[in-house]
Amino acid sequence: MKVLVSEQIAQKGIEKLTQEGVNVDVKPGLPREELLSIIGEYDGLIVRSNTKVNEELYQKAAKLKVVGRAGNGVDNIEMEGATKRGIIVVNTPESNVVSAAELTIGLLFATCRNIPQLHNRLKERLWDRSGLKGMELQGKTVGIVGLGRIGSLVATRLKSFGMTIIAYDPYISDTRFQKLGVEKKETLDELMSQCDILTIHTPKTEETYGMIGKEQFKVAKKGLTVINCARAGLINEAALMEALKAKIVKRAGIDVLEGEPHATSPLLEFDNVIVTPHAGADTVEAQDNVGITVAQEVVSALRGEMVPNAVNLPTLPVQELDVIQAYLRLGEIMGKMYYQLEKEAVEKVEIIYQGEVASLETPVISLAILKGLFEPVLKERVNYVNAQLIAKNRSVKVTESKESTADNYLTLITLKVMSKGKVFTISGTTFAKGEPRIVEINGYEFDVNPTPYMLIAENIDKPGVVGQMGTLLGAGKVNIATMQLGRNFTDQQAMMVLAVDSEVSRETLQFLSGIEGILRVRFVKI
Ligand SMILES: NC(=O)C1=CN([C@@H]2O[C@H](COP(=O)(O)OP(=O)(O)OC[C@H]3O[C@@H](n4cnc5c(N)ncnc54)[C@H](O)[C@@H]3O)[C@@H](O)[C@H]2O)C=CC1
Ligand SMILES: O=C(O)C(=O)COP(=O)(O)O
Repeated sequence: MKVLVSEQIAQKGIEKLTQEGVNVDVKPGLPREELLSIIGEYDGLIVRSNTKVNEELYQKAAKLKVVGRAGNGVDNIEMEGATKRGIIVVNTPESNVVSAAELTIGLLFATCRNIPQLHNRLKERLWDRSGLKGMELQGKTVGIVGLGRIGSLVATRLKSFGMTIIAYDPYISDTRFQKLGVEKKETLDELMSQCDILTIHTPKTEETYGMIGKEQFKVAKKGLTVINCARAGLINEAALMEALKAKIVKRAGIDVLEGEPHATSPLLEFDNVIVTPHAGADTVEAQDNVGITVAQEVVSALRGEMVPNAVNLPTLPVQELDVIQAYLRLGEIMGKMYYQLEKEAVEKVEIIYQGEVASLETPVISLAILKGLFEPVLKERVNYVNAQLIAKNRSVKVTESKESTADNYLTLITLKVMSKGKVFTISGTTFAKGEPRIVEINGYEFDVNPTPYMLIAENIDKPGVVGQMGTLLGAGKVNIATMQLGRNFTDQQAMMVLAVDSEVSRETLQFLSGIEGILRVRFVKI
């Protein structure tokens, strides 16, 4: 496993990667051309906010399997290009939020009390407070746009300063607002017209980019303080400068600049604007957290394991990870069986979750099933990230349903694969310690512990067939580990599932197919 770290991350993160056997190259500040010329050698790439991970890079990154964002915002990573190539994108959304919230509050104090300006005067050996009277926070109203992780940390902290907190976030429930003791504003204009301090904490998306512009400053209270510790461009920089000149905005604290990284922003011309170079996550604690977390995630992704913070996968609560792993394994095995047993193109896939499994994050189990389903025909080109897209591109309709109970089982997954005029079914459950069990194939009932090599045969239910199977496998030097029979009394047919210790040659398979009473025999590899 070879990983390139293209920006500075904590040493603890690098150590973690090395301990896990990863071959790491740390090259912060690598010129773009050089990055593009070497990225083809790497399985993983770890970035912060400066590296643009886009189509240009993906086209040169033939081996890339994972992009780790050592931080929160992923707006520098093009998701579509990653997803269609099956590249998993992971980030560390929780690891630096306290630092970002604390810098927001730091900028608020610094701007409201002119701390950097006063400090600069003293550095010039001037004892002079004139013209730099500050503003108290107590009794003021702060307007938060985006009441997510960082927005809510800012809200709870500012409450202790005796401030009124209002927020605009149409995607947050009323209950959450009440829990945080924050007054909900239905429109951005309403918030703009009521707050003394504006702080924004949304992600950068098509919807939020430029959401605070000329029109919003028109309805703002005169003398507004503006803080942006989220992303450049959420507050239009040109509109902000106009509002500063028109004295609508009295002061601003900005951590993120259009076109960063650069030290030439026109905002630097304003004495009442404090600018920091995207330092929100730059604390020892946040960087250690971020570095270690991203290293763990990248290693897991490279090993093909499920990663809780995968951005281009369904979200997976960390507490469900252990339980769900067993179902992922089961789902993948069930999916893998289809193309090894049937040769008909899939048209529709129906997945039914019953009992305990129905209460879990099932979309990710469905991905495991789809991954398994397509793997025998697409090999390593299919993974959790692109499995759904592959189904869509092959016009395979996928439906999922849930029932809270299952007949005879505590938990059960049933996969129905519809092809032209045919329905293939397979059901599985998990036992204690998460062991997978196949309990049904095409109506035949079993209790099979799936093993790497299996033979699955359909036969006429009559004496002698099983014995001949054993004899011919023995002659082919294939050892049988276990054997199970599922019987269908209505049409006198049966299905045999044999776990064998080694691969079965084509020749042996042909002999097995020739046994009188054998209708069909297939070798299945898990
Ligand atoms: N300056 C720095 O170094 C750092 C900056 N950040 C940035 O801080 C921002 C916030 O991060 P988190 O709190 O972790 O994100 P989050 O995803 O937890 O919260 C974002 C909130 O914005 C809301 N939102 C989305 N669209 C909206 C809209 N149109 N109007 C109003 N609200 C909207 C969402 O509902 C959500 O509640 C992100 O842009 C992130 O990249 C994060 C860490 C460090
Ligand atoms: O985590 C984030 O979203 C940040 O903005 C931090 O960016 P950085 O990793 O410090 O370049």
